[in-house]
Formats: sequence, C-alpha cells, structure tokens
Amino acid sequence: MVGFRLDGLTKSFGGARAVDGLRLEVADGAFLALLGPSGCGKTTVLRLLAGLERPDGGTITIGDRVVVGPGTFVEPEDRGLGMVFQSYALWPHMSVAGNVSFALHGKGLAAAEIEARTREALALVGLEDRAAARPHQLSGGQRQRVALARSLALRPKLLLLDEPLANLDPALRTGLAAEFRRLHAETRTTFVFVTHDQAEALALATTIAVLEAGRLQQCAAPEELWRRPASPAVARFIGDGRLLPVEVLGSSGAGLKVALGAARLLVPGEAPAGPGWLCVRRQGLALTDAESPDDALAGTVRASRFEGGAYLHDVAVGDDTPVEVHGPISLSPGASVRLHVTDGWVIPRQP
Ligand SMILES: Nc1ncnc2c1ncn2[C@@H]1O[C@H](COP(=O)(O)OP(=O)(O)OP(=O)(O)O)[C@@H](O)[C@H]1O
Repeated sequence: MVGFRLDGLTKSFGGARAVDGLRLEVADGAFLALLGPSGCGKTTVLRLLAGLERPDGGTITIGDRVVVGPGTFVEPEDRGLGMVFQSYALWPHMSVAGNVSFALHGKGLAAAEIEARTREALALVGLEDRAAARPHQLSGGQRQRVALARSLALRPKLLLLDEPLANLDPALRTGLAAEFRRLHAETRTTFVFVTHDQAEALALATTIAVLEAGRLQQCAAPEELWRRPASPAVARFIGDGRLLPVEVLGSSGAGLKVALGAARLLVPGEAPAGPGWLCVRRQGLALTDAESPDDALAGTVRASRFEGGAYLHDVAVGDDTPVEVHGPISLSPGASVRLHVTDGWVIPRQP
C-alpha cells in the first residue's frame, strides 16, 4: 500500500512556482525526509499534504483516498494526519496529560479510551512519569516529545514533522533522533519530515526525496543517494560531493575506466562512454605514493587543518577543483600530492 502519492502537484505564489509538477510515491510505513536548499519548496509540500495550502493543480492521495484532486479537497482535520510543527505550542495551563488528551476529546471516544491512549502515547515518548507536570517544568526536548505524543495519540496514518530537531541543542538532537527512529519502528506510521540539513535526513530517514526549485531530483534510500547520486545537484547536496569533469572510456566487470587529465582511473558506475562528472568525497579519497597515472590523481595542497585525530587537506585537482582528503600528517600549501580514488560515482554529462 502507498503511504501517500503526489501526482503533478503544482503550487505558485504570485507567479513564482514553489512546487512544480511534483510526482512522488512513498510506501506505507516509510520515514521520508523532504530535503533541499532553502526555498526549494519543502515546507510548501508539507503544507499541501497537511491541507494548509490548496494546490493550483495535481492530486494528493493518502493511503487509498484521494484528498486533493479535481473537485476534491478534504479538510486538514479529516485527513487522518498528525502534525508537529516547529512552533509546537502547548497549553501552559494544562498538564502534560491534558495537552496530549486535548485533541482526543470531541472524537466520540469513551473516557477510558482517551485515558488509555494518552497513557500509551506518553509511554511511547518516555514521559509517562511526567503526566501531571506543566509544560514550563519540562526541558525543550521534553516539550517537543509532548507535542509528538499529542500527535501520536490520534493514531495518524501520516505524521508530518517540520524540522523536528532544528530547535534543539546538539546533545538533545542525537538523543531525539534515536528516539524518532524507535518511535517510527514501533508505531509503523508513515513519517514525513522537512529538513535542509542533510545530516539530519541521513540519520533519520529510510527514504529521502531531494527537491530543487520545486522539482524532484531523486527519491531513494540514504545509501543509494550517497553512492549513486542521479544528478550533480544531489551529488553536491549529499555529503558535499565534489564533481570532476571526466571522460568515460568504457566499462569492464570491475567498473568504469575514466580519463581525468593524465590519470586513467577505475571507478564504480554504469555511465555510457562520453563526458561525465566523477563525484568524489573525502571518504572515497586517500593519499598514495603511487606514481602511475593509472592509479592516482595529481593534486596540489591548498590548505591543511587538524581535525581531531587526522589532518584534513584541501587539495586542488584536475581543472583546479577543490577536493578534501584525510591524512596522518600536516602538509604545506603548494605541496604536490597524489590521490587514490577508492570510491566515486560517475554521472553522465550533456556534452
Ligand atoms: N505564503 C507564501 N507566500 C508567498 N511565497 C511563498 C509562500 N510560501 C512559500 N513561498 C515561496 O515559495 C518558495 C518555496 O518556499 P518553501 O517555504 O516551501 O521552501 P523551503 O524549501 O521550505 O524553504 P526553507 O528551508 O527556507 O523553509 C519560496 O520561494 C518562498 O518564498
């Protein structure tokens, strides 16, 4: 079953397209990150899913129900959604349990059911012993959890989260990230969250949709986006990939043979012969003593800095493209080095 599906979804603000013919299908039970640079349309997609915006065109299906389409617009409260937005306002005069149970009243549930669901939701977020506390007696991370429990108590089919970790300090972020993953696994609800932070997306999501200018660049598992970026934009955005212009000479069982200046390198990939971009990251480069251009890429150190345990060198290679590589000792600017490409990926390039 699908968690949700967007088809040809379009939304403009004053003539500018925020979401541009977006097509996206996400499996039920996915933990999806909508990722992209500021202004790419992530929040608008979330608001369209929530029913807080009306699209100019396209359809939205949640589960097996069309909630937006020609002549159809299901109101937000009837979409079976939970939402945790950045401004997760809690009622200050109500207890934690009161805040969580508030939305359950008026749903035709018996008092015992409301109490049971409230207890269950608080247990899910690890706050069962704070049910009687007031929001001001809680930490920021705990308040965030109350907001989450409030949404989970409604047992939504889809839980929408707007930058769920953005307002938290680094220590809390790590703890809450693990908790989100556990919650997702336990509730088996489809989670959708918006972030411009690729580390947050990689840490939380089972599936990442990368958007740029209101369009989908790629939707895949984090490992797939990292290893096989479909476009230069995805390569740059995920893991700070650097792109080197290469010529694909041919493929063999062992990978692709590419020419980069004088170097002839063997890299993973399936690109056709012709021009390509070789995406490399610091994790896929190593300093080497090899002299042969078959194995190594010539480069010049631009800067070097200590980074807890190793040095990170900023090296210009090929057509003066800056790449980064770790090494055990400090190197002076201007030093010549040779780099071994241990991992990379070729994206075909229009000639
Ligand atoms: N209510 C609005 N009125 C006018 N323009 C809007 C409105 N909401 C969004 N936009 C515009 O639509 C585009 C996409 O905005 P959106 O907030 O969806 O992007 P985003 O990727 O979530 O960005 P950010 O990470 O900065 O929140 C932007 O150019 C933005 O200025």
